[in-house]
Amino acid sequence: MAGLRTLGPKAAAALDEELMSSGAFSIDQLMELAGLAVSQALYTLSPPTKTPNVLIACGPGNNGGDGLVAARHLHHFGYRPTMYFPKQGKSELYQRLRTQLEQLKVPFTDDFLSAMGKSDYVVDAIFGFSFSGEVREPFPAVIKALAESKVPVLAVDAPSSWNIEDGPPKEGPGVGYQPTALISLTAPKPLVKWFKGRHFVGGRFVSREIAEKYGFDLPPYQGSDQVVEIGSQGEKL
Ligand SMILES: NC(=O)C1=CN([C@@H]2O[C@H](COP(=O)(O)OP(=O)(O)OC[C@H]3O[C@@H](n4cnc5c(N)ncnc54)[C@H](O)[C@@H]3O)[C@@H](O)[C@H]2O)[C@@H](O)CC1
Ligand SMILES: [K+]
Repeated sequence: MAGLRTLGPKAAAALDEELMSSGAFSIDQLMELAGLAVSQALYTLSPPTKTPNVLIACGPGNNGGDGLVAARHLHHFGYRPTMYFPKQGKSELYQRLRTQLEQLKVPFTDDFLSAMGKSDYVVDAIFGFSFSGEVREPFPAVIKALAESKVPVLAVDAPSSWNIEDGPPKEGPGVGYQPTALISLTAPKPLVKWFKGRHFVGGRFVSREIAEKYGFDLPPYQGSDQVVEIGSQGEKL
């Protein structure tokens, strides 16, 4: 199969806006499906019998929200998630997602490095397609730990600190960061050209008409699956 076409950061933001205006979706709905896809990708990579302890690093935006949703599903799938969520965004949605996890007794930690040492898998839900510039506090040390990690990492939509168009950073804490796996949401972003690990696409909520309008491809989802594995660089099935 020819490579899936990619979706740049401006188009991805415009698509989100369209889905939530004329598309009549709420952000909660999109985030729920995105987070469910993240949890299914992790289950495909490694089930809870093999890697029960999952550390989920969440940033302040919707990428972090996907991580919060994924954590809830992972709990129900039989994993033991731990949350690192040091900078909660203002939207009350993040508080609701956090409360749902607290009610499931999912622990939140401020000490990413210690938690990483006790984890079998890490989910990087720090930054997605709205990341730009240099990584600001408190995330540089976390990104550096991800870059040096011996624990496998699943990145959500983008390896955090990578430029969405131009890929891996040439300086800063993310130098050398190459996660084990990536799940692109809705469509791969241009940075997948530099990604070498296992690559999934998820976020099964877009019509063929919308995909055509924005110039990307719907991946060949099978049955009721929320994710498709497409191999590295969006090149092959
Ligand atoms: N249509 C889709 O595919 C959907 C995408 N969703 C997710 O939403 C993400 C995009 O969410 P957002 O637009 O909220 O943005 P992000 O979550 O990508 O990041 C924005 C946040 O990171 C902060 N930030 C940006 N650059 C930074 C830097 N250099 N240092 C420190 N902090 C920085 C911003 O202040 C902001 O709080 C996607 O990547 C995807 O994960 C889903 O939640 C919903 C549906
Ligand atoms: K990410």
